[in-house]
Amino acid sequence: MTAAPLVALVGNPNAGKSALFNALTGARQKVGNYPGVTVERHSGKLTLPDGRIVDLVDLPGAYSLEPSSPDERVTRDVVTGTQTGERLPDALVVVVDASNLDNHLRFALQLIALGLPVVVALNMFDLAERDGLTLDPLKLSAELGVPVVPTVAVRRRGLDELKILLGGIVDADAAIRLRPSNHAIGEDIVTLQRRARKIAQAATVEEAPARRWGNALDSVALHPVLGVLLLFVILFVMFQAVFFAGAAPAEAIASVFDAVSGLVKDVMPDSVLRSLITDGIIAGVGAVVKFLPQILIMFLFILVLEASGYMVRAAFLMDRVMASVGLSGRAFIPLLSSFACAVPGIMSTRTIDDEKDRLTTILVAPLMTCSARLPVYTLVIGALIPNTKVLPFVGLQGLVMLGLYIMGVVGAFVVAFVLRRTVTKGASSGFMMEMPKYQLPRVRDLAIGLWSRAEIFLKRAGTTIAFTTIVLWALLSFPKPPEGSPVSPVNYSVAGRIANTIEPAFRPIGFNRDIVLALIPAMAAREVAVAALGTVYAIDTAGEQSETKMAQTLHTRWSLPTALAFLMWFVFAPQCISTIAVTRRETNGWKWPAFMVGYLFALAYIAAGAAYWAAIGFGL
Ligand SMILES: Nc1nc2c(ncn2[C@@H]2O[C@H](COP(=O)(O)OP(=O)(O)OP(=O)(O)O)[C@@H](O)[C@H]2O)c(=O)[nH]1
Ligand SMILES: [Mg+2]
Repeated sequence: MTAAPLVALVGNPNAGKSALFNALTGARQKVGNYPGVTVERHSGKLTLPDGRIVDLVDLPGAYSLEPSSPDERVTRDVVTGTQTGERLPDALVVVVDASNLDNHLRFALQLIALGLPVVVALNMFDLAERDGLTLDPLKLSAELGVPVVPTVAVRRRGLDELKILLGGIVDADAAIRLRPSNHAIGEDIVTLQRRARKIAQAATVEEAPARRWGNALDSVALHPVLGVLLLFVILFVMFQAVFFAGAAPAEAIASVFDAVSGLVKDVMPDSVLRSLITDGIIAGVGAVVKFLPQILIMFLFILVLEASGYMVRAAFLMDRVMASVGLSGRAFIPLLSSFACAVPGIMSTRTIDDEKDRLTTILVAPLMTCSARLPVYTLVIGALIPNTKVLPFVGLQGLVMLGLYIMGVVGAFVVAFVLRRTVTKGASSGFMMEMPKYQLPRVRDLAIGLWSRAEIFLKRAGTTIAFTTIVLWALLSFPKPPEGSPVSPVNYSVAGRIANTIEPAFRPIGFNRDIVLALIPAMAAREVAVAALGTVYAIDTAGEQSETKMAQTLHTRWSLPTALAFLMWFVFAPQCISTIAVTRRETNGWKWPAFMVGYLFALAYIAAGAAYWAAIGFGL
C-alpha cells in the first residue's frame, strides 16, 4: 500500500491558509486576523472528488524561502523536503491574498520555482471585490504557468474547483517529477518583487478606488494620542464587562453546584465518602467552574479584537513602548496571547527572529495576566473590594482588576528593560508586520474560539484541578481530631500541620494559614488556589460552607492588607507547571526555566510584602 499523497498549504502569513485548511478538512485550527497565528505544522485528511484521500498540512506563514524566524524555517524545510521525519510534499497549494497580490506573489514565485506541482488559491477574493479590485484568474494562471482558483476560505467558495484541480496534479503515477528551476530560487528580492508586481498588474482588470473607510478608521486607531486613548477605553470596557455581565451567570452556576451538593447530603448518610464528594470534589471544582462566564466574556473581547484586525494596530501603537524597553514589536502578539495562557504565548514567540529578543519575550510572558488568574482575582476582589461606583458606570472592582493587569504589564516591561541590559543584552529590532484588513468577525469563528476555550477550562477543572483538590481534601481531612478536641479539624490534619510549619516564612508578607494552605497545591495550576480555599472552608465549617457563601467567609477571615498581598503574589508568582515545561522545550534546557521561576518568586515575595506593609501604613 502506498501512502496517501502529501499536499502542503503554503503562503504568506495571514493569507488564509488555516481557514482553507479548516474548510477542506473540517479541522478547527486557530485562525486569526494577524500574521503569525500558526507556528507549527498541523495535518489533516482531505477527500478528493474521485474519492482519493490526501494528507493535507497547514504550515506557518512565511515571507520567503530564506527564513528569518523559527516558524518560517519549518515552512522552508517542509517544502524543500529537508524537514526531518517529513517526506517531500507531492504538491503545494500556494495561498495568496487576492487583495494584496504583488506582495504575496513574491513568495508564490519562489514556491512555484521549486518545481513541485502547484495550485494557486487566489484567496480573500471577496475582500478584493470589496476593495473594488477586479482580477482575472485565467490571466494570472497564464502568467504564472500553474492553475489558479479564486477562493473565499471562510465562505467555502471555490473549494470544489480547488479539489478538482488538486486531483489533477496529485497523480500517484506521475513518473517524472519536475526538477527545480533555479531561476526564481536564485533570483534576488528586488528582481522578484518587480516580476511579482508586473504579474499582479497584468492580472488586474480594474482597480476602482473603493471606499477607504479602513483608512479613516486607522487615522483614529493608529493616532499616537487618540489611538492610545481608544486602546485604553477598549480595555476598560472589557474589565468592567467581566464584572458586571459575569456576576449573575457565575452565581447561577454556583447555585447549581450548591443544589447538587445539597442533594448529595440529602441522599447520603454522613460519611467520609460524602465529605469527599461534597467538601472535596464539588466544593473544589465548583469554586473554579463558576468563573467560566467571566473567562468567556474576556475571551469574547479578545477574539473580536483579533478577528477584526485591530490587534496588529494595537501592536503598532505599543511598538514605541516595546522598543524603549528593548522588546521587538513582534513580541506584542506573543505577549498578548499570554493573556489567555502563557503556553501558546511562549510558543508564538517562534515568529521572533532574533534569539535574544525571543528569549526576553519568553521570560516575561508569564507576567501577562493569564486566564487562570481570573478566578483568583475575581474571588478575592469580589469578597474584599467594596462594590462601589467611582463614577457612574465605573465600578471600583473593575478598576482594581484593570490595575492588576496593568501591574503585570508594567512588571514585564521593567523586567525586560533590566534583562536587555544584563542577561539578554543586544539590540532590539524594529516593527515589521503587515496591517491586516479590517473585517467583521464571523459568529461561527467566535463560537468555535469560545467553545475551545471553554473545553480547555472545563477539562482542566475536571482533571488537574479535581485531582489536586482530592489530594488536598485527603490531606485536610486526616487525621481527624479526637472527639471534643479544641483543635479544629483543619489544624489537626496533615495539610494543616504542614501549612502551620511553613506559615512563619510567609508571615512577614501578611499571609495567613489559609493562604499558605491554598498556595501549595496552586503551584500546579493557579485556579487550584480557589478550589483549595473552597475545600478548606468547606471542611473547616463542617460542610456548612456553600459556593455562594464563599465570598462572605473570605470577607470575615481576611484583612484587606492580606488580600492585597495575596493578589500581588498572584500577579508575579510562577505557579504553573505547563508554563515551566513549555519554556524548557522552547529554550532547550533547564537553565532558563530555572532562572524564570527564581526571579518570579523573588518578585512575588517582594511585591506581596510591599503591598501588605503599604496597606497597613495607609491604615486600611
Ligand atoms: N474575507 C475573507 N477573510 C478570510 C478569508 N480567508 C481567511 N480569512 C480571514 O483572514 C484571517 C487570516 O486567516 P488565517 O487562516 O488565520 O491565515 P493564515 O494564512 O493561516 O495565517 P498564519 O497562520 O499567520 O500564517 C482570519 O481572520 C480569517 O478569518 C477569505 O477568503 N475571505
Ligand atoms: Mg495559519
